[in-house]
Amino acid sequence: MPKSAPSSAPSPASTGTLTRRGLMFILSSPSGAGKTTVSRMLLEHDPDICISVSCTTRPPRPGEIDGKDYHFVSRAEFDRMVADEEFLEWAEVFGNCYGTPKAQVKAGLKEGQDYLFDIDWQGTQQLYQKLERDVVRVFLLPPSIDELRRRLTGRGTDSADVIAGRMDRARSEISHWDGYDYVVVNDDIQACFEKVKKILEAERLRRARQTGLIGFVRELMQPGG
Ligand SMILES: Nc1nc2c(ncn2[C@@H]2O[C@H](COP(=O)(O)OP(=O)(O)O)[C@@H](O)[C@H]2O)c(=O)[nH]1
Ligand SMILES: Nc1ncnc2c1ncn2[C@@H]1O[C@H](COP(=O)(O)OP(=O)(O)O)[C@@H](O)[C@H]1O
Repeated sequence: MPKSAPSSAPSPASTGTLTRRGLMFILSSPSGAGKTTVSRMLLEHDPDICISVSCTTRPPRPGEIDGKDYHFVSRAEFDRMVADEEFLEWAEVFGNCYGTPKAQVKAGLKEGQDYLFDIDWQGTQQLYQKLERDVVRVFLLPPSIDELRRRLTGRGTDSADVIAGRMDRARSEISHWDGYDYVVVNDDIQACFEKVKKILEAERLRRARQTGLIGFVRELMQPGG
């Protein structure tokens, strides 16, 4: 029988103490493989993670909301933010600029807030170089190149030219899969989501993140407690 905690030791959950720093959960994939879909499912089902809303110079797609899907900014405003070092990372993708605003994420992590990032491999590398211990990198693969093309076409948000560009780029994006900690094939969306959710749950329990538990564990180990 495992020893139960001494009744005098308050559990971290019961005291509401912060048990760990927040983590940075990165989802990347070639365009059309499903990272926006999986991100939305995670945000819907997990109240403890929120999305880092990126800035972009790309125009909004139908249905996208400024401030929710992206902060849509002009190129001049983006350049100013780069010059003023307001981004944690930024990159050019498909001829548009994308960047992760710094302020909110840095403050939130300290308070134990987990963040989800839908960013590309360039941004992932930059975040890993800066904040390695907080970062979890997940890469989604499509089940096949044909299915990727079907999804991009079926989404109905891009012209044939743009789709052709995204397909061209998909191969080079896939080549960066070895820069990630986890790789999940998005065949069945529900199965893919369950796997991603399990990765997040396991990463939250990493001992190295749970620095706030040190006091609690010491108390549990006290002789005669
Ligand atoms: N580095 C970086 N990449 C981003 C950021 N926001 C979005 N992206 C990536 O930019 C690429 C294009 O995004 P988008 O235009 O929304 O099209 P999508 O590929 O269909 O999701 C995707 O690979 C996104 O993950 C960001 O803040 N930084
Ligand atoms: N497992 C899946 N099976 C079938 N269609 C999918 C699956 N995952 C995503 N899709 C669809 O494929 C299209 C592209 O997905 P999306 O999440 O926008 O990709 P990304 O954000 O990686 O560009 C969307 O129309 C989405 O509904």
